Amino acid sequence: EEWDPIKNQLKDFMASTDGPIGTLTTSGGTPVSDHEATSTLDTDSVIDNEYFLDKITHFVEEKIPERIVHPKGSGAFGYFEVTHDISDICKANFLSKVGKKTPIAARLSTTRGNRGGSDVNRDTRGMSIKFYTEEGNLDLTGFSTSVFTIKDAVHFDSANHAAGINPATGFTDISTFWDFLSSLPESIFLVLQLFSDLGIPAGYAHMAAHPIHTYQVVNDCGVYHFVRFHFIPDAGIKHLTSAEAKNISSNDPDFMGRDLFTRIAKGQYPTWTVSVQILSEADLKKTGHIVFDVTTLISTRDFPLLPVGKIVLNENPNNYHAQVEQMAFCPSSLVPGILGAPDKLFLARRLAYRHSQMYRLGSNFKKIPVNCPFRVDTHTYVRDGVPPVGDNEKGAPNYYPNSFNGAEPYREKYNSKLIKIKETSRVNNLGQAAEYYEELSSGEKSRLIDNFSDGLKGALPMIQIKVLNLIKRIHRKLGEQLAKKLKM
Ligand code: HEM
Repeated sequence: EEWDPIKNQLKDFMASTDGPIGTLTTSGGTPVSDHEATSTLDTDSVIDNEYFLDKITHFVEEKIPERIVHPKGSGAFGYFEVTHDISDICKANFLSKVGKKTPIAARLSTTRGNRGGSDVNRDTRGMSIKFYTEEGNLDLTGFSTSVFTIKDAVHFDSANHAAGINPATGFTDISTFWDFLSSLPESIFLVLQLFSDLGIPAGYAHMAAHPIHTYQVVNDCGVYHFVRFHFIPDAGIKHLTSAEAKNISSNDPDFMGRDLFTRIAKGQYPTWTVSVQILSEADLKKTGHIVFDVTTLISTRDFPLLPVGKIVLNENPNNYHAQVEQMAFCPSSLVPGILGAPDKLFLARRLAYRHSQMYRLGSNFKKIPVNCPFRVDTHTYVRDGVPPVGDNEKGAPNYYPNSFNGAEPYREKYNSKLIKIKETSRVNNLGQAAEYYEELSSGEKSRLIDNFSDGLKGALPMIQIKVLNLIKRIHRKLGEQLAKKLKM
């Protein structure tokens, strides 16, 4: 029988040890005698048994809040290696020369549902990478679709409420999902991608991911460029059909995570090519600020994908809670040379992630080992708070400015700032949505129509009509075929 690294985890652990790993202790380190370790009918475990108190009071506090979105995910570690030099456009040190390797942490996730849900559903998926660079941590959070649903973060909570459970019944309400999306026509491009084949990858190793935002980068001479990153799986982009996914999901709702873990344990390391689309300031004058719209694509005909490096995942976590559940990606974790994105959605994300992580992990979440910028000596004026506090900067001054040799900012040659952008039109991706549909093969088109009508058939008729009207506006033929399929 083939070795199963997940089934055999404890057996493999046992094989790596010579016997019990040590004497049992309480969390306070006191050795536990065999008398305390056993409890009989007449043992008063509450009053005089620290072993019991330690375990039971900690146990009932084991659960921490799950992420408000992307609650179900799998993590892995590895490295990013530069394969092509783009130091002429971006001064970030981790990109400085071909062959340079930077350790990374990754989390791959579904977007909707709960921590215990299925990861084989039709859903957008996340792929987040934390680059532990020598200039601090850079976090890039990507999506399996090449565009996002909304461009105004004011809709973010509603978008997730509508896709979540009905507040009265507690059940998923398919009508609210479609009602909301069809109220925001710009979201339909993502919806088309979601109901096409790419809505269910055949495993994370076969999934492409896109950090979507157009990032502003700067070189050593203070010159700006604008880039969209893309992570393309070297194993090829592959998908499951709805029927295959339903079948797998009913047997193994952890299929995506299990596949990732197993591949890594067996040395079949998943890899992705990281590419960029690059725009100069002159290009921006021609394209206008539409290239910062997260609901639209930047044409690969005008701005082809240029390879930069490789992502390799070659190490599984050794503790899920410590290393995956506590991972925290912040779009605001950036490094010199990468300024972030100038659009307002990005600005909102800077705030939202940090707040979410403070809520679920505490104010010192960046001191949790998996989130620590471990390649940098950090010196901050941030102090105290809930654990972990680390060494809390020991005796260094806790205020700034000061006269006592506290940490000082470095001098930057150029004062790089995000450019100011302006929206020129409200809905501008409907043409791209239509083009996306046009370019699908006939097989892909018919599966999209099947998946779409499957997804829509449970909604209230008034909502179905609303969706169909929108789809007809985008692509008449697609709308008509959907209507036919739904017998409307
Ligand atoms: C381009 C658009 C976006 C992309 C690609 C994206 C992607 C992701 C991904 C991949 C995760 C999971 C991170 C992980 O694995 O831990 C995530 C989590 C999250 N996202 Fe987004 N997202 C986007 C927009 C937004 C917006 C507009 C908001 C709100 C203003 C938001 C709020 C959050 C929050 C609060 C979390 C949970 C963070 C945590 O607790 O660790 N996202 N997002």
